[in-house]
Amino acid sequence: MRPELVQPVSLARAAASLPEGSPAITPAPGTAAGAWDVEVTGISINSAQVLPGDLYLALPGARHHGAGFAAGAEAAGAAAVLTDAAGLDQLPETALPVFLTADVRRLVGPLSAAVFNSQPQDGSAPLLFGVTGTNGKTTTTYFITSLLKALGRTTGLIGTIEILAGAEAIPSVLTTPESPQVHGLLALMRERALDAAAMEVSSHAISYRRVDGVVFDVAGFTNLTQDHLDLHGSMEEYFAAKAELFRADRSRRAVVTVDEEWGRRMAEAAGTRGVTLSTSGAASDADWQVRSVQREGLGHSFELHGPQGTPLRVRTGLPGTFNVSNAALALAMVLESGADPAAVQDALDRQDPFTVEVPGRMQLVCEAPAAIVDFAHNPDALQRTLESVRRPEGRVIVVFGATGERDQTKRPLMGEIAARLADVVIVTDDDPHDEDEAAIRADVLRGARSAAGQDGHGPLVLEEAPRAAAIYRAVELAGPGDTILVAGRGHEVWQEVKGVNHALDDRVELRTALAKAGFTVPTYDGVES
Ligand SMILES: CC(=O)N[C@H]1[C@@H](OP(=O)(O)OP(=O)(O)OC[C@H]2O[C@@H](n3ccc(=O)[nH]c3=O)[C@H](O)[C@@H]2O)O[C@H](CO)[C@@H](O)[C@@H]1O[C@H](C)C(=O)N[C@@H](C)C(=O)N[C@H](CCC(=O)O)C(=O)O
Ligand SMILES: Nc1ncnc2c1ncn2[C@@H]1O[C@H](COP(=O)(O)OP(=O)(O)OP(=O)(O)O)[C@@H](O)[C@H]1O
Repeated sequence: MRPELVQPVSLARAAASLPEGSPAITPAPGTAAGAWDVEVTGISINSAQVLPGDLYLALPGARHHGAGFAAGAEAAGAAAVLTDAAGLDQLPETALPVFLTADVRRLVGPLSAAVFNSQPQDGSAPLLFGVTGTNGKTTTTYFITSLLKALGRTTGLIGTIEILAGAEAIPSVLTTPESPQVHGLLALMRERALDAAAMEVSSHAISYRRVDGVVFDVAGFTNLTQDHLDLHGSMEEYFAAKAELFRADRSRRAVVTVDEEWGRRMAEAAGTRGVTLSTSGAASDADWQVRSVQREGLGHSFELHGPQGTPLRVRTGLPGTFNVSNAALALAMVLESGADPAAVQDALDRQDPFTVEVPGRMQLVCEAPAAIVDFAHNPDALQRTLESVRRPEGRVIVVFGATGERDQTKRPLMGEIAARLADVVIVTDDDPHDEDEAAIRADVLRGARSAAGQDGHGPLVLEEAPRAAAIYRAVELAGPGDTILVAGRGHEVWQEVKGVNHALDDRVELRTALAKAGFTVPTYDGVES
């Protein structure tokens, strides 16, 4: 998505606005100095997404060098190319002006900010909230926008499920889009005069510099647990990537959840003005404290104590105590942005902003049996979700798998957690990508069977594929007092197997299986089928 009012900018002007210390840009041999006057109206790092007038930034990648796609960019109407020395070697003959720099990726964000004029300092940019952490980013951003709407503000959203620029919804491909899209969206939201926007910031985004040149008014940290070690190599590196968001030049204020050690370290590492949030009573010196948590229906009620004086009384409608943490973080971030506590309390009382449905996050598909679709796809999320769905009576049946070509070390861990916390474990497929499905299942089953065998009378551990069959199997085994948790894919509607996308929506499969088995299933509109 791009801003609608395109203002051409000369490359010379865009280059002059780069922050101090940025790598220099020079015309490539054969490009005349007069080419600095070329006017660009957009930025693209992907030849397939180039629009006429774009500056095409040809980046080195893990598989290709973008310079190899410059002919496509030229055919699509690119105005100029910026690449590095390695790119110049691969660049096909071109009539476009070509510029060189030592590190193209470092310039994507700042050039996008300059060309799209995404966050001018004249007060017209929406207030920007950024949320990072292993789990809870999507839910917290939904909670932030829901609360802001209850306060009468217009909002935008950038995240895993969808992108909202006001009323318009755009399907999302990445959790955090590429830098030109991020800046383009922020500019569009500014043009539409939105009051505020909430954005998920993945660690991939920080490592790949997708949020360079973005300034967050309030950045929030949820938690850090094992995931993405395929990219970061170690938890220390993963932590270091997340910590970048809390640099003073990126975020004006921070709210850091300090329930665990990584959070406490994050609060210490944060270079920006920060406050801390304790949601579990673990840190009694935190600035914001969650107290008096009570189960209320499917959700919870709690109090948020903080520097504002009178504690806020809060309700969450989504199951899971972790949603208390997400709601508390959303609240503290909105209050730290300057919202009036009395108006916030009034919005909480009148509108119940934390009962908003977050697609595929603890989404209740049926009440008897309790059938829930959730996005837990790493060990911590699976553990917390399984702990949350346990009731005094009834068995817990869990269906899940693991993604191919991603962090393999988490597979047996997830198997082990499921075997410890569920009564029936059905191991199936997630997105295998190019990996062998049976081998992925075997990694998960190894963990599940070793934990199940430990005390001799562990859970029933089953292997069932494809995924729809596993969901049917769970329903077959369930009684009305049981709980079925289908974890790992949440809102996703495609399963990628060896480069081919197959339609698959866990919520639809689960509803269909339950209805066929004779259970009463409300449809999405609340009508019973
Ligand atoms: C692992 C990873 O993140 N890879 C990112 C990386 O890709 P790469 O180095 O392999 O790039 P490449 O394919 O070699 O291509 C090199 C360059 O040529 C360009 N190109 C390539 C092909 C073409 O036809 N035309 C073209 O211009 C590419 O845009 C790229 O700039 O650099 C590319 C842009 O420069 C990113 O688009 C790409 O993200 C891909 C799309 C991706 O799937 N990333 C996922 C893992 C991701 O970022 N996920 C996180 C959330 C994770 C989570 O929490 O679960 C997210 O924020 O979504
Ligand atoms: N605060 C939390 N702590 C631990 N687990 C959580 C928390 N919030 C949500 N979860 C679990 O993690 C899953 C993903 O939640 P959510 O989508 O909000 O996080 P995310 O950080 O956006 O994840 P992703 O980047 O993978 O989309 C949920 O479905 C739930 O199982």
